[in-house]
Amino acid sequence: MTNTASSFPTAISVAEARARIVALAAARPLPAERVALDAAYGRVLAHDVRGDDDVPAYANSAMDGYALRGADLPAEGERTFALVGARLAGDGRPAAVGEGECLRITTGAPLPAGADTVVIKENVRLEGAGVIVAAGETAGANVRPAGEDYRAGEFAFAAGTVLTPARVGVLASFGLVNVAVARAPRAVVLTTGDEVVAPGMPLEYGQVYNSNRASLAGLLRGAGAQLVRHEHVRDDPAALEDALRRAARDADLVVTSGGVSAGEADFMPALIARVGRVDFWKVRIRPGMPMLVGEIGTALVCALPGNPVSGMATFLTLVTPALAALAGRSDDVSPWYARVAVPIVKNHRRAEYQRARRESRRDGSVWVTPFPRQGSGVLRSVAEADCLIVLPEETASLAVGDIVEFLPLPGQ
Ligand SMILES: Nc1nc2c(c(=O)[nH]1)N[C@H]1C(S)=C(S)[C@@H](COP(=O)(O)OP(=O)(O)OC[C@H]3O[C@@H](n4cnc5c(N)ncnc54)[C@H](O)[C@@H]3O)O[C@H]1N2
Ligand code: MOO
Repeated sequence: MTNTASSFPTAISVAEARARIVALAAARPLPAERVALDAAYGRVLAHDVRGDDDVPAYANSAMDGYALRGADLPAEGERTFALVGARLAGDGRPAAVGEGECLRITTGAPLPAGADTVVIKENVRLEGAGVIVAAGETAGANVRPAGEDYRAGEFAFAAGTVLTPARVGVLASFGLVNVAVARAPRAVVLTTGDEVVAPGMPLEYGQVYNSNRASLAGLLRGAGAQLVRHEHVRDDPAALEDALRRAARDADLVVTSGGVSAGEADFMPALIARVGRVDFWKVRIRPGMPMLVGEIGTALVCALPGNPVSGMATFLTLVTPALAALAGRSDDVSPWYARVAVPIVKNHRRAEYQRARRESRRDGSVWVTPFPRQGSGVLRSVAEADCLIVLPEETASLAVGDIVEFLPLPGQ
């Protein structure tokens, strides 16, 4: 459906909204910057990464024991090897073993020339300068070949990969001290509403504490964005317009909360249309139907509904993919599925994201139970949930055991 008066689509499907917001984000890719590895966790690789050299760079022992030639191991009975030296990890001086010889070695030390096998120290008997090995050992055992982890020049990670602790560890194992990542998306949050007051202030009758500021800050951080600033703006068109213009100058993404619906003080749609461009307004989603997406200058603007649950649900379903696209992040978007543990009835034609808890049973099946109170002001429903179950537009009811898609909540 298109709003002819202002020529932007309205009441669009979640899939269309996601495609539109991702396209807007992907059209404004963030520049790369180099960061030290310690600052790289959670960041998004700007380039493909390959290691220059083998990791490990040399064949080494996987255990504390004796390095020898596998061909010398006894097929039956015992054999005594002549101990020709010792090598600790870090000792790179030349060393070799010949036929019938062995060298004491610790975990991580380079294998001496000639050796291809390590017998662990628990499995040998020492007699004078002799090391006695019984039959039953395996040639080639307990050795980590050069390049076992990564071969020289081997592809490691693609641009768009999120750097987890293990991936940062791999970069360090390549000897890198810094890495090129996408600049973290800069976000400004504007909460609105004359009834909304900051925690710490006295609460008058008719007022509510600002919970959206806290929830949105956490969601932004969890999605890899940097919160540049938060402002609370009163329901005054001039103040809102000024705040929107300033936010758009300082941010890649402006997230607003409230004032986007049909009330007399819901100024956001007209203001965004005036200072920028509205890409769409209203999505066939519950909660969060009045969400609006647009652009002001170079910034992407997501105007979220003020209801705390609606703001969080639209953030998770639509803003999170936009942040991923801004950073060029290649997320694994394969859906998760579970069975519903209780019957569900849906009496509207929007897609619904119900707050739920999941439980995995011994038979390997996963079950989800929606929170009993799904009101868009019941923040507790998100606080106590660990996933959102996705009820598509066309779904009217589900019986116990029916399969639904679900979205795990981040940071659990
Ligand atoms: N006649 C209609 N009324 C409403 C419609 C509609 O289509 N026609 N849509 C409803 C839906 S759905 C939603 S969702 C809300 C969204 O309204 P707004 O985005 O304009 O949000 P506000 O009216 O400003 O606030 C809604 C609600 O949330 C509380 N709020 C706002 N900001 C905060 C904050 N920072 N922290 C905590 N709570 C906040 C606010 O006090 C209101 O209770 O509109 C429906 N109405
Ligand atoms: O869509 Mo509103 O978010 O139902 O409360």
